[in-house]
Amino acid sequence: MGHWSHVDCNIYDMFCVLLVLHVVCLCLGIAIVVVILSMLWYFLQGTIKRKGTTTLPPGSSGLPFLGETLELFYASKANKVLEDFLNPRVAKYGQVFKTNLLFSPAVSLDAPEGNKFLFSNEDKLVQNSWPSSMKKLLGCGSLTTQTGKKHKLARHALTSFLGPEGLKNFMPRMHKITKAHLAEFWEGKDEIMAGTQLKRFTLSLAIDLFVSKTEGPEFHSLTHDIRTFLTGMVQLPLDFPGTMYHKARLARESILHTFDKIMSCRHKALEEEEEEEGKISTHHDLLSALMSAHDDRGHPITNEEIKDNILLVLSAGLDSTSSALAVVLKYLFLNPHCLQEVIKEQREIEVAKVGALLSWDDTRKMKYTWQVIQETMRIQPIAQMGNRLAIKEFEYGGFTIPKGWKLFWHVGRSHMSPTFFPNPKSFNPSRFEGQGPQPFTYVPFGGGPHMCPGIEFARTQMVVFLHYLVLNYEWSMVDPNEKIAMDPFPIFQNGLYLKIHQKKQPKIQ
Ligand code: HEM
Repeated sequence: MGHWSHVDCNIYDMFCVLLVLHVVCLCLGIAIVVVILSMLWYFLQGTIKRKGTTTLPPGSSGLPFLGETLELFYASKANKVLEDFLNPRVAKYGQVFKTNLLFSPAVSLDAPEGNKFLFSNEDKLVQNSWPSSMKKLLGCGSLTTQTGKKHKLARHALTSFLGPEGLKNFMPRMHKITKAHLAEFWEGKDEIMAGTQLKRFTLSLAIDLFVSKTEGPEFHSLTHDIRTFLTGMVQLPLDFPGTMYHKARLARESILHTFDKIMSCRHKALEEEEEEEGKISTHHDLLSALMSAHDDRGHPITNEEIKDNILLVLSAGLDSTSSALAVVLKYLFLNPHCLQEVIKEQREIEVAKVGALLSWDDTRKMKYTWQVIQETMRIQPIAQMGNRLAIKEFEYGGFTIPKGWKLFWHVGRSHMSPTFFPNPKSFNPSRFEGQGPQPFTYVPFGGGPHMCPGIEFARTQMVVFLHYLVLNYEWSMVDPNEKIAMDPFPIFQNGLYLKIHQKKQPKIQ
């Protein structure tokens, strides 16, 4: 027995050694092939001479495949894109420079000229472009992954809901949700984690206004799935069980399933309403706006497109707005004279409306409050950057931009320039008075056909929230030096703890 088991053992050992050798050889082989391919790719990138080529912009392609993605990633995480990524390269290569980001050769454009160029050449020279990992999450039916006519139709339907005309109908619901949020999560508290609470606020408002859910199993599964989705959206696109990206993909399926259930009930309800002639629809929300949208030949938007677009606005509109609000609270706390101006403006509006609900027109009178928000987004851009794809070769700034290259624009690129914003480090909301900044120097919401369709929605939501907040509460930051990281929107590293104190007078209706 002992003898045979010894022989077995030897054979087994040899088998293991051979297996390990095989695996090592295989890995080495793969590594060598990868290195050779990378070198070839890198070489081609830097030296390719195309027919009649003039000059590529100066710059570095960085590491094979990864390019300078990691440098940008770390600078972005640390909220230092300008200081750590852009400025050193601009100093070395000039305003327009070549780089390599997200596995693609790319050019970083100057501002404001580059912004103007990109925003005015959509579908002519450039197109909005998303990596395939992001498309998998957002879906092919979402307008941001579409181009041309399809993009226009869905965008028109969205803006009819998110723009002034649509929003006017939703003011009462916006008040209700805002006041209910403050009553539940701020009232009677000494200290709160504002970052988390503001996310909760924008999420519940969106689920109500987009699909009319304020409670129940569908509301709860949506709130849970949307958070998982948003977290996974900004992770490395590693798609296997356990990764955040994979969880986001599953969350997408679950969200679409919930939308399906809501839509089938909505179809039934709409049919019943149609039968009862003259009855006004009880479902004023984004879902019904999209379900009743048609193109110029009378074709409706498909169910897939409706679901993908609602998911898109949820992904684009929640953390961006809550994050902007959090940073506004910081700057108001650090600039008490601005806070006093905001309070004065809000009191005047409150007195003038004598107990009635804020109207859309009232929100447009909140000019100084809006300037505070604008100045906040100048000093601390909310969305950091965007990119477009060159759909043909063209010249820009004396350089050749090859077809297939990406073009990056950075929101904050001109925000700290003393040429466009004198004394750029000082927090001065009044700089937005009158004409405001020069065109294309201030682009927190992007520009051109892909410009953020949620501006009015974000603005209204923020000023309504600030109205109730500044009239009812005082706050101070537990750590006024708390750092901000980007993920992908600004987040306070410890969640922005605020000490809050409820004012005795006046009590807002
Ligand atoms: C402070 C808040 C917000 C900021 C700073 C912001 C910023 C931006 C930026 C920079 C873009 C890219 C524009 C471009 O590529 O030219 C964008 C796109 C978009 N945003 Fe916003 N956004 C905010 C809030 C919202 C809200 C509240 C919604 C919806 C409810 C929304 C929906 C969208 C959509 C759907 C797109 C894609 C548009 C397209 O591709 O055509 N955003 N946003």
